[in-house]
Amino acid sequence: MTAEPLTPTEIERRLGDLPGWALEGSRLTRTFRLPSHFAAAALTVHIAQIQDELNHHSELTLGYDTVALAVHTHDAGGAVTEKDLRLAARVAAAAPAHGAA
Ligand SMILES: C[C@H](O)[C@H](O)[C@H]1CNC2=NC(N)=NC(=O)C2=N1
Repeated sequence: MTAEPLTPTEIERRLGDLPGWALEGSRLTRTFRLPSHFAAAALTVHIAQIQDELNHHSELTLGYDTVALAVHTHDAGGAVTEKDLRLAARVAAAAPAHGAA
């Protein structure tokens, strides 16, 4: 799949379908809050599984009861591409089952 940089306007439009996600610099970011540290750790493992499946990987940070992601596409010079939005959508769909808000 080609990874074309998306324009900031297009990214902001698409973020309308991804509540809580933001464009910070040239990365899509999101921080989830979880009911416990163990729930947060479980979410990171679930995200790792999704990332391997998509062959697209965020910077993924486990806190005490938080999980933070920042993602961009190295193959597109560090821009945000369709691959990042696809990963964000998969993570957004998986997170609620872990109690994420
Ligand atoms: C060879 C392989 O496709 C790559 O290195 C993948 C793996 N995961 C990746 N993850 C992210 N975030 N950006 C990439 O460009 C990328 N490239």
